[in-house]
Amino acid sequence: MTDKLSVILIGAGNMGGAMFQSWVRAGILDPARSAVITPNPKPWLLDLSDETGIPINPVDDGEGYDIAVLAVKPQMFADVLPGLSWPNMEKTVFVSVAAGLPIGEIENILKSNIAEPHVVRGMPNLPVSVGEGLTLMASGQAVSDAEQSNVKRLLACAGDVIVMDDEDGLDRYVGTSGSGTALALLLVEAMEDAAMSLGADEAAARRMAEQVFVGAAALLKSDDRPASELRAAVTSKGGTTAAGLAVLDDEKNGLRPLMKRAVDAAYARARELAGK
Ligand SMILES: NC(=O)C1=CN([C@@H]2O[C@H](COP(=O)(O)OP(=O)(O)OC[C@H]3O[C@@H](n4cnc5c(N)ncnc54)[C@H](O)[C@@H]3O)[C@@H](O)[C@H]2O)C=CC1
Ligand SMILES: O=C(O)[C@@H]1CCC=N1
Repeated sequence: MTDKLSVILIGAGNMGGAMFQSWVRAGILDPARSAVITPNPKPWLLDLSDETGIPINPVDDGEGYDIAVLAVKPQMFADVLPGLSWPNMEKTVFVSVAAGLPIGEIENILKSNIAEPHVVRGMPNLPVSVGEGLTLMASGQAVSDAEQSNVKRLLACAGDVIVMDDEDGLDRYVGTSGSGTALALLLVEAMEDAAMSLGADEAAARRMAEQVFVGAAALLKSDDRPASELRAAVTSKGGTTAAGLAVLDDEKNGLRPLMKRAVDAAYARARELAGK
C-alpha cells in the first residue's frame, strides 16, 4: 500500500496553486492517480506538470480520485461542480476552501452528481504559499475518520492544520486564521508609519518593522514559552518597552479590545456571507 494520495485540484489560482505547490514539495501526490483542472494553466504549473507527470485537464480520469480540492471562487461552485465527472466519484472526498460556503450548500450542489457526497471544509491562509500556513478544517456527516485523516495529511503539507469540532469554528476563528494574516500585517504597517513619523525614510521604516516581526515570529517558533513570557523577557522595569506597552496594552483603549472587535467583525461577516 502506498501512502501517497490521489488528488484532483479544481482551480489552480492563488490559493489552489499555492496548495498544489506544497503537495508537490512534500512529494505526497501519486502522479498516476492525481490531476489538475484549470483553464489557461500558468507556465509554473505546466513546468510542474512536466516535472511530476501530474496531468492538467486530463481526458482520461483513470479510476478516479480519492480527494478533490475545490479552489474556485465561491460564486462559481454552482456552475463548476455539476460539470465534474470521473469514475467512482461517490468515493471521492470533496475539500472546499471557499470562504463562506457552508458544507450543507456544497453537499446540495454535489447531489446533482452523487447520492451522498463526502464534504470537508478548509479555511487556509496566505502563508500556505511559504509552507507556514494555518488551515482550519471541519468535516460533514458523511466523512469517515480515515478520510478526514488523509485530508488533514494533505493540508498539513502547507503548514499547521486544526480540526474544528464543527463548521462554526471556521467562521468563528476566521479573524485568527484566514483573515488573521492581514490583521498581523496591519500591525507591521502601523509600526512602519510610526517610525516614519519620527523621521525614518520609507525603506528604513520597512526594514525595521519587518525585521521586528520576523524576529518575533522566529522567537515564537524556536521557544516554547508563550508570547506573554517572551514579551516579559524584553521588558525592563521602568524602561522603554514598558513605556510603549503602557499605551498599547491599555485595558480600555489598547490593542486587546481593538483586536477583539476586529476578530468579532470578521466572524460576523463570515456568518453573513454564509447566510446565517
Ligand atoms: N486567496 C486567499 O487568501 C484565500 C482564498 N480562499 C478561497 O480559495 C478559493 C480560490 O481563491 P483564489 O485562489 O484567491 O482565486 P483565483 O481567482 O486566484 O483562483 C481561482 C482559479 O479557478 C480557476 N477556474 C475558473 N473556472 C474554472 C473551472 N471551471 N474549473 C477549474 N478551475 C477554474 C481560475 O482560472 C483560477 O485559476 C476561493 O473560493 C476563496 O474563497 C480561502 C482562503 C484564503
Ligand atoms: O477575506 C476573505 O473573505 C477571505 C477569507 C479569509 C481570507 N480571505
